[in-house]
Amino acid sequence: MKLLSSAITACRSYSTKGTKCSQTRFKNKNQIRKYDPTSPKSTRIKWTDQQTQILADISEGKSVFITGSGGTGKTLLVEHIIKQLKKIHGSSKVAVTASTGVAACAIRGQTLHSFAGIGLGDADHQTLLERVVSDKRAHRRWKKVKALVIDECSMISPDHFDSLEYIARNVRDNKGAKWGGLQLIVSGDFFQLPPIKKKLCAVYRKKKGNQKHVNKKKFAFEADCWNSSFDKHVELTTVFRQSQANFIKLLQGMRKGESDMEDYQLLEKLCSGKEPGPSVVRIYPMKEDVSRVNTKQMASLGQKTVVYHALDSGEDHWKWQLKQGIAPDQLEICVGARVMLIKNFNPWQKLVNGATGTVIKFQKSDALELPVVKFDSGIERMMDLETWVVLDGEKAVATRKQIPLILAWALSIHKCQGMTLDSLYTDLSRTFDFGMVYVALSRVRNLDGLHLSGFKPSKIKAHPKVLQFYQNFTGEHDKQGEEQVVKKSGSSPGSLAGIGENVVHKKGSCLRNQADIADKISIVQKHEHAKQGREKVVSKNRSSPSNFRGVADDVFVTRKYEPANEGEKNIVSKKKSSPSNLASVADRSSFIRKFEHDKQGDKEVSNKNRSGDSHLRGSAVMIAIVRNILNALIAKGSQ
Ligand SMILES: Nc1ncnc2c1ncn2[C@@H]1O[C@H](COP(=O)(O)OP(=O)(O)OP(=O)(O)O)[C@@H](O)[C@H]1O
Repeated sequence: MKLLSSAITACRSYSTKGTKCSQTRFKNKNQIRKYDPTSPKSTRIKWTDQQTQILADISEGKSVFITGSGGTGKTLLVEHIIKQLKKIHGSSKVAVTASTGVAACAIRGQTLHSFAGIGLGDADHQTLLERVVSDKRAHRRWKKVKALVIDECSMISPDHFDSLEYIARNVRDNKGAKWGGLQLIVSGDFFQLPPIKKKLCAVYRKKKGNQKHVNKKKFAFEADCWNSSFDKHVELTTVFRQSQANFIKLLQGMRKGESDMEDYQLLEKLCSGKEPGPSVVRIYPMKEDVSRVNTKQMASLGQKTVVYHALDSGEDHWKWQLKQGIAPDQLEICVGARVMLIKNFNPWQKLVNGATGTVIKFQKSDALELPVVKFDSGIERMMDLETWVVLDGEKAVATRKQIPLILAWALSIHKCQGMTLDSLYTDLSRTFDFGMVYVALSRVRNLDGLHLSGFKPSKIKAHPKVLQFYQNFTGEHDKQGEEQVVKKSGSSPGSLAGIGENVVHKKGSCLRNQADIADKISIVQKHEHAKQGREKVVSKNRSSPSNFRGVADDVFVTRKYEPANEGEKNIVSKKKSSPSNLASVADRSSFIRKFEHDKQGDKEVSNKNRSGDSHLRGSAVMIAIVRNILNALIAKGSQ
């Protein structure tokens, strides 16, 4: 029913629609290269054996769950898988989705909710099925789709996952089969951010003696249909984002809540006590903090600001989905503002989603005044309007035009999940949910880029259910061609980790010991270039899907020249649209949107989870304390 997608890309996906899947490519008359669906377009990306195997499995029609720690190439691989699936099934039969708008943007897809056509999904399976059946478009979509891709699955609730399977099974012709015979590709890391909508989690209560036990299902892997949904479960183990052995070890330990003394010492070292300069991105768990810091920094510059209002078009009932993406309703910037790119332009120049820089001037272009950004890589570039599109199947039903930047003095943890950043600062004492510290810290490539404060061992925590899930993981781990991180001595022995873990599980379910963890960690050289698939992104794309050409011409920006010290707002509207568009332009100019940086979910995050899971959190704190004491004793003993 309602589909969100990032956009420029829509133009690309439209053009690929017409591209025939040729089996050979001719370099010259004598040279014929076989088309290999598993080969990455970029010569700089070399798939690991494990990634290659996944691509081969997918071309055989298998349903695969792909997991792995941050930076192991899940998203990059998923992007390639999507291309492959589109060649196999035809692009209109591949649904590309993610749990959040921001994650969906990264793979040029739509949110899972919008694809599914189940509204908020806050009802039982049967009601949701009826909702889909009564919505012609959603119904058609479910019947037509042959492959469903879901990225960032850690934020999907088990109930939601089960509902979708129920819908697929009942709507599609292949009723007997799981997911109605759909090929399912699900990717994500459950050690990262958990689902944020509590009400979507199934709560089961059962009496045990006089005590009421609440058994909350929280993660998608707890869905009834989870195991039977996949032919293969694979855990990617080659870390690409980072290359420093001690940093990878630190992150792997954090991810599993198994940090040792060595890691704690390293973290303490990173807490320099000094806040770094404003060029370092601040990461906060709460969106209120993000907007407070960004607003304060803007004000401190005392510069004339320019405001770009998003220009939305399409039917109203589709437009709300534009707000779920990453492009802001309103972008207010000035010379000196720290900004982040939210589109991919040129990976080789590091002009990719997440690249940070500073606005150095505004420049006139076709009667528009556009910001020129000096990126931290040294590249200067004038930023033009870009387009984000909501798709209904293959049809563009709403578009947003906006300058592809957001303010970047501060970002929310939720917004940066999936990003790669050069440097960041975060106050660890403010994190409150499982996976938050890990997600924040795993964004950077090098330890040099990490600036911390407020470190407490208790903040490093992994959800026991997730630990259990990965402990029992029956899928495949890549062992081939990987350099192994050599475990450094001096940390707590594996048996101690075992003690801590038993505290959590109270049933002797020992987790992998430290040495074992270290063995799992593999390193490959640093790869600075960004996600493949985005390499093809053209630097500018003013064109739009044909059915939106009229809209695309209707380039319109409202600027508010606002002298910093005066309250005076001199709103100037500029456009280069045809006169017939004037009425709609007028409508849009009066459509002042709230300056809001974060995606929908962030708000809920702020309200939730302080009380929920407190029993688990309490255990995690206890474990951290026990570990600390034991580690301290060991350290003392070894002196
Ligand atoms: N086979 C590969 N060869 C070279 N580089 C790779 C390969 N796979 C991934 N990368 C690079 O590794 C980096 C991280 O990849 P990606 O963002 O896909 O990881 P991820 O597992 O999705 O991370 P996260 O869970 O944090 O979102 C990217 O810069 C990507 O280009």
